[in-house]
Amino acid sequence: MKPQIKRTFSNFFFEYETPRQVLVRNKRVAVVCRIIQMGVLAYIIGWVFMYEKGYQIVDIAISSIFTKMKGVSFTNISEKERIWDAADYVFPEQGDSSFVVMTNYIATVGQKQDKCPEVGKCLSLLPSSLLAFIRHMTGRCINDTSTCEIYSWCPVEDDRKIPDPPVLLTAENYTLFIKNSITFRQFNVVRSNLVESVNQSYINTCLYHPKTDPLCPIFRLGDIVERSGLSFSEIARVGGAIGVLIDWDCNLDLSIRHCKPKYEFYGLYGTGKNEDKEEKPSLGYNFRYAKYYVENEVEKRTLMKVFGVRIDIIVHGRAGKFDIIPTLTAIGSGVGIFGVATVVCDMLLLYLVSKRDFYKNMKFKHTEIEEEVSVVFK
Ligand SMILES: Nc1ncnc2c1ncn2[C@@H]1O[C@H](COP(=O)(O)OP(=O)(O)OP(=O)(O)O)[C@@H](O)[C@H]1O
Repeated sequence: MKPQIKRTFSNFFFEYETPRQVLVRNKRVAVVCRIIQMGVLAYIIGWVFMYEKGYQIVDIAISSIFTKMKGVSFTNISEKERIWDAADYVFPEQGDSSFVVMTNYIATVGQKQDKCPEVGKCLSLLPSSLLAFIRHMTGRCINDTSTCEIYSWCPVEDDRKIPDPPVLLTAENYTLFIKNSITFRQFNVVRSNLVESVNQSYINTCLYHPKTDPLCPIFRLGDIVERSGLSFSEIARVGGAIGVLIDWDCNLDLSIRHCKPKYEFYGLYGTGKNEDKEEKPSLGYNFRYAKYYVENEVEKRTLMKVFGVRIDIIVHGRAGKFDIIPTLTAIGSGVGIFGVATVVCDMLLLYLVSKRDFYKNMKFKHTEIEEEVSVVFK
């Protein structure tokens, strides 16, 4: 091996370089540097580690929800008394995470397929292309009602006046039971909203309250609507939608008992307590359904236009647990941010303080350009 190459190899393996540091005794620059360093340290410890828990890996929950409504209402319409229970007023009845509780309705009883006058606005004023899809006209006009005759389920529903107060205003006192189970696959953890303190006797007597009973899974319908910021009497009359959020934010470095749900309520669609209801183009929420039967060999139906509270239950589940990889990544990025203090203080030292030329001379070691050039061309 040539001596030149040998020397290069031995320099590479047996010599260690370290940057030369300059110790500057300048109070202003030192104070600025320490303040920045303390700010960065506070950010790393306070925000990255304590608040954001940058030392944890995170998993998102998979969840399942089951709901059950309870409560009865009594109505007496045109001398006809009737009791309504959950099987009558919940749609669909399976206990889904999204369902409607009927609070008001317009019933059109004994409809059969026939010819009869249309109700309300004369639809023949609509463009004929649209009309064909809405009503099947017979071509006759009925003078008594000043409307066209149509082939339809007769008598035609008259929904021009929505019952006020709502027929099932007592729906306010219905109770909703929510059962929610979540799993964090990555950590092999399964949790239910019926946590350790929620036992059978507690469920039988409790009612959710954010302060006194935050873990009770039984909610009063009126409370849900009021907590979402909507007005129950108005939402019961024309219908509306409420979002119930079950929020799980679990720190699995602590005991699993601390992994508890938090319930939040949001008015998604409906009229607020102080809102002007006349300004909205499509008020509330409603849908139609029919109950069919046969009478004297004629198929008949009762058509219901249902107004109700639609409840959508949404689950947000997040769990974090210590892991070495995110911890090292957070520390590494923190150390990198420390470099900001050096950059700022160097700029202060070399460009802003009065003795900047002196510090520049101390910091940089100059070489003579002529000398370098002559060495290179020798
Ligand atoms: N909407 C509700 N309001 C108040 N309590 C409820 C409600 N739904 C269920 N519960 C009560 O919660 C407990 C658990 O309900 P779950 O449906 O699991 O059991 P269940 O015995 O089938 O209920 P049910 O009383 O309907 O027969 C029962 O004691 C039940 O009475």
